[in-house]
Amino acid sequence: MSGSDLRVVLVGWGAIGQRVAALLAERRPPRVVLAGVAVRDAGVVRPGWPAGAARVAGPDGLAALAPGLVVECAGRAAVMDWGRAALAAGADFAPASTSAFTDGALLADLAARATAAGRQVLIAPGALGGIDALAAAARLGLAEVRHEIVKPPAAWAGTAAEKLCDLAALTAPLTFFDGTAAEAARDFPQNANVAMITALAGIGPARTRIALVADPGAAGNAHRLRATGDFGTMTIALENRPLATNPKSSELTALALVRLIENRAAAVVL
Ligand SMILES: NC(=O)C1=CN([C@@H]2O[C@H](COP(=O)(O)OP(=O)(O)OC[C@H]3O[C@@H](n4cnc5c(N)ncnc54)[C@H](OP(=O)(O)O)[C@@H]3O)[C@@H](O)[C@H]2O)C=CC1
Ligand SMILES: O=C([O-])CC(=O)C(=O)O
Repeated sequence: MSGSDLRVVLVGWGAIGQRVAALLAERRPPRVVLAGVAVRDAGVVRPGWPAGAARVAGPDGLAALAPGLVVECAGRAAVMDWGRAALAAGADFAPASTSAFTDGALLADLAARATAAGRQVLIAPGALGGIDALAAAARLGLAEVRHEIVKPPAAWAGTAAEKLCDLAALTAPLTFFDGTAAEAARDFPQNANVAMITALAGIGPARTRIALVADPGAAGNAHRLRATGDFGTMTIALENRPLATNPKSSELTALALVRLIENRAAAVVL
């Protein structure tokens, strides 16, 4: 370990946190050190705990680890406190639970703190692709952005979808929600964080249209993005494999975070 190493702290040891840690252990990217993982119950024995990583019990314990990057993969409720603590500790902050930004004041608050600290809030593309193209196209002006999220009924279990349809009785794809990104991210915090990423990269939460679909024939989590504007037209289609331990979350989300972490320490960024 050297003074120029990127010291990373993960917040959350669930499906994404464990996958990110496993991929980092496998890939051993140069200059990246997993310094700690924040869990709510530090007393629980956790198989697969990364060698050398400290258990962080709460945001107050963050600064002692001298982090350079704090990656949140815990849940919407964790974003404010951990974001503030990360920036106060002199780290960049990368939240996965971007549905937290349906509260526009929260993003503004973190942005102001980042500016004051000379750090950054880094939003990875998550389960999505094409965000680089969408964000670039937005600089010229976008007319329309539509994002369809298609998941098997099991991935919508335990969410507000249960109030809108009978998931167990579906025999064909059903669009149970069609609305704005602001509404989708507000009402589906476990499944529609990407709606806010699309919105922030493109034409904002009020103008971005989101469709949520339960499809009994779906093998994984599909994202279909279509945007039109002065740049031309974009159509992105992803068929994501879900994470083994959480069918709501796509493998690509963990991979996008690993890419973000590695890029912060890399000589060449792709
Ligand atoms: N940006 C994107 O594209 C995507 C974002 N996500 C989001 O990423 C987040 C993580 O997803 P995933 O790993 O699949 O979810 P999981 O439910 O599998 O894991 C979340 C973990 O975070 C822990 N946790 C919750 N709150 C805290 C806290 N305050 N401090 C420390 N740990 C905490 C939970 O532990 P316990 O409850 O046991 O204490 C749990 O182990 C979710 O908000 C999810 O919606 C998911 C997919 C795509
Ligand atoms: O992982 C996915 O496919 C998308 C997801 O859950 C989210 O955005 O919350």
